[in-house]
Amino acid sequence: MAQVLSMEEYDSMARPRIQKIPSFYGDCLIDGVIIRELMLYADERGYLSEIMRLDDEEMNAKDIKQIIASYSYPGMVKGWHLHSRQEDHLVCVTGMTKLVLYDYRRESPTYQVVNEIFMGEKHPRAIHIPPGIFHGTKNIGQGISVVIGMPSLFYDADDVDERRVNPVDNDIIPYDWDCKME
Ligand SMILES: Cc1cn([C@H]2C[C@H](O)[C@@H](COP(=O)(O)OP(=O)(O)O[C@H]3O[C@@H](C)C(=O)[C@@H](O)[C@H]3O)O2)c(=O)[nH]c1=O
Repeated sequence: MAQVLSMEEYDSMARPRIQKIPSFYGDCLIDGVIIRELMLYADERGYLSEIMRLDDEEMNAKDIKQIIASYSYPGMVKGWHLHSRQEDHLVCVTGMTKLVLYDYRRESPTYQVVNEIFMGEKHPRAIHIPPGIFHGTKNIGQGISVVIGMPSLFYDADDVDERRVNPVDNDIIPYDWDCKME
């Protein structure tokens, strides 16, 4: 008969990671971040999702200035990006993406909190990211992923409101992009 662990041995083991509501990993949702679950309207021709409405006041969508499509190869990490003024709105429309956020605002109640948010075709959602929060994306699918970015500033190559930190080699953000398989 299989040996049943003692409760002391059982309790000494790590507990499973549990997603919070509205399904993300982290101690709490970073202050000011909004996760908008999107509907997929399916029929026999295919499916449709409304990814953003410019009258969405909670997402501050009226300030969106342009729309970009960011394509990533499987396994690729893009990040860490940090904006001082720009708000970002991100929706993964093709494939699946792990979006990781790190609150870098010293005055924030969630300073230094990390959030992992999984989004894409299998879990459509729009994410609002205030400035001051490091963000990066990883394509966790088997094909090209596409993330639609809707920033609140026009892109100005001569004055980009963005700073970057290497996603794997930095002494600022305590995060490992490798897959957590426990
Ligand atoms: C963001 C952006 C980039 N570019 C140019 C600059 C650069 O030569 C090339 C690649 O830019 P990036 O390295 O910034 O692209 P990428 O690394 O895919 O990052 C982008 O991903 C989305 C999801 C975001 O959140 C944005 O912050 C943006 O940085 O495209 C534009 O012409 N317009 C734009 O609006």
